[in-house]
Amino acid sequence: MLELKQVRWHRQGYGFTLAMPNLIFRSGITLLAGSNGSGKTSLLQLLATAAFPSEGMIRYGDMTTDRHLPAIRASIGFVPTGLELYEDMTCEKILRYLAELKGETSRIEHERLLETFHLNEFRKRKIKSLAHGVRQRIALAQAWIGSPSYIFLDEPLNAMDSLERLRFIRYLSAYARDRVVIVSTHELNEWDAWAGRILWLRNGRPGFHGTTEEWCRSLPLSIWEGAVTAADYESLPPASVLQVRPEGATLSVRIIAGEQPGPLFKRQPPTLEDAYFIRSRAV
Ligand SMILES: Nc1ncnc2c1ncn2[C@@H]1O[C@H](COP(=O)(O)OP(=O)(O)OP(=O)(O)O)[C@@H](O)[C@H]1O
Repeated sequence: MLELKQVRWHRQGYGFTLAMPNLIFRSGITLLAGSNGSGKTSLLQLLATAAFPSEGMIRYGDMTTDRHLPAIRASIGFVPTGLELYEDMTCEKILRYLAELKGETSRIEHERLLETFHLNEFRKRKIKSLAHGVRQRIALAQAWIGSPSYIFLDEPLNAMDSLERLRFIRYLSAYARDRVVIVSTHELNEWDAWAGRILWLRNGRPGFHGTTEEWCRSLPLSIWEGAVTAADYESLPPASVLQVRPEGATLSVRIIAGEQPGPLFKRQPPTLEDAYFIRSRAV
């Protein structure tokens, strides 16, 4: 269990304050959602102990940073965005080196990571010769050294192809059964089947924290789908349209509206992203 108690972090120079009331994260995947600059990366930095709050405290099970920092750090796996890897090392060497830095001296650890993250075929390749998606998998693999209890990932699927994204999400979902995993993402729907909870940040404060089911419930507006002519489409408020695709002579549209926009429109269950648009009133 991970617990935040009245955490505040004033970021000097940018006039930004992250302000978290009491929050508890249990095992499973929690998605961290929010617009650019809402504080997702700032929160992950605090959780990963890369920075410390100005006020309040974070508790990792029975441990707190003032008394147990090395043990807490040993139990954390963190993947920030834009993690730089030593370009001249091979894939195998960097994982062995980082494993040794973390006190994992057995050869088994990095072999396990190469296997788990499908990196075996790249083991002798230098980092600088690898595609961005493969480098990202190495960045992910290093976070799993020592099988940490707390995993914090900042937009982890960046640059990965569709197959690897799905493989990784499945792996993460199984791993999160008895570990706390927090993932920042702008692609909520991709995680729908796998994440249990969402924390939505607005201007450095939680706008919502609860299950994915609760996130999609009690929304002030609804999602509607229906077919319209090209002329009718022009009359729809552009900001309410989420999707449009040709369907024979008409256009099939998915829109946000308070009331049924026309007799041919049917109400649809909102996806995680629909709920995000509705809640943030970005439309
Ligand atoms: N190095 C820094 N020093 C001081 N303040 C910073 C720094 N980096 C970011 N900030 C401030 O913190 C705010 C929150 O940024 P943060 O990167 O945490 O948001 P985010 O939700 O992760 O955004 P994005 O979706 O664009 O990654 C920014 O608007 C900025 O004002």
